[in-house]
Amino acid sequence: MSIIVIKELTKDYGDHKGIFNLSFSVKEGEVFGYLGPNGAGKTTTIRHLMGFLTPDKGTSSILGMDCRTHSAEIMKQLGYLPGEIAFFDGMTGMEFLKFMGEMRELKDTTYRDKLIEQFQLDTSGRIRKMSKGMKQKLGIVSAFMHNPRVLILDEPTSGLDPLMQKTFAELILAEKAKGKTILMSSHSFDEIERTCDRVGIIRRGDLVAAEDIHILKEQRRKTYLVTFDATSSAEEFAKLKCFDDITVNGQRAKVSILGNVSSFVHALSNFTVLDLDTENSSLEDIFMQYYGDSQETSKSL
Ligand SMILES: Nc1ncnc2c1ncn2[C@@H]1O[C@H](COP(=O)(O)OP(=O)(O)OP(=O)(O)O)[C@@H](O)[C@H]1O
Repeated sequence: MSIIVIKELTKDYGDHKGIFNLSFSVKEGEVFGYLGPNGAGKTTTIRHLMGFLTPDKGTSSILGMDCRTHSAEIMKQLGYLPGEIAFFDGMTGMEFLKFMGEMRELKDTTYRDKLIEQFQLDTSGRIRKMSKGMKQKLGIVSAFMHNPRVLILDEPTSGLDPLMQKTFAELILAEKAKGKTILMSSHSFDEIERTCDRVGIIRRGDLVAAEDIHILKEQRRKTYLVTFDATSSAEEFAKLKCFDDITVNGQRAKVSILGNVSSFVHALSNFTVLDLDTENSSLEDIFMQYYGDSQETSKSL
């Protein structure tokens, strides 16, 4: 059963800005990563789902209800983390959570308190004095504390340090295990690959892909920077056929592999390796790798 459904959604801001004929859906219990570079249209899509914007064309619905006309009913079952958090600056963190809890008629605060502890959030200070990361943690607690069935999270890890990013990933996996349906946007493939089942890639307002994460991972090219003990070792290694591409520069080799790395790792074990590093593909690399620069590859689900 599809919980979030977007059909031919269009918001044209002019000058090729906005979103164009977007169609995709998120099934019950699925974690959907909504990936795209700055200005791609992620927030615009999410703002339609929240009922904040009227589309030029198309529709969006959550739990079978139209996002524009039924936003009040949808909100009762929704947790939302905005990209830019505008809180009531004069309140303390706890006053804000209590205020939001009252709006949602939250009686049992056990889960709220567990989240506060999990994210090591000090709720006693005034929001205006909080750092970006602290505000983000407050936003996360507020989005999840009432145990909503559906979560929409706009760049949830922005401002979080690596430890808190890990805590956040654990939270998503725990919520997924409870059967929650989650859509979250991000700039970074690496960030969402641990938690998402499926990924939609948006570029210049067009959905260029919506794929199972395992398929994307298998197709993804990985680059390894290997330092051998000698130039001769690097040259000898380059003669093997356990990679797609290699560039040798003295003792160093840049090795590119598509998919399974096991034969590369196996071959490497016969050499003396002084250093091994990985180079992550940028989002743009991933786009180019999968789809080139063609817009004809666009497809919808
Ligand atoms: N109200 C508006 N009027 C005109 N242009 C807008 C408006 N809102 C957004 N845009 C433009 O639409 C495009 C998509 O913006 P959007 O905020 O949806 O991107 P995004 O993918 O969320 O980017 P980011 O990762 O930077 O948050 C951008 O070029 C943006 O400048």
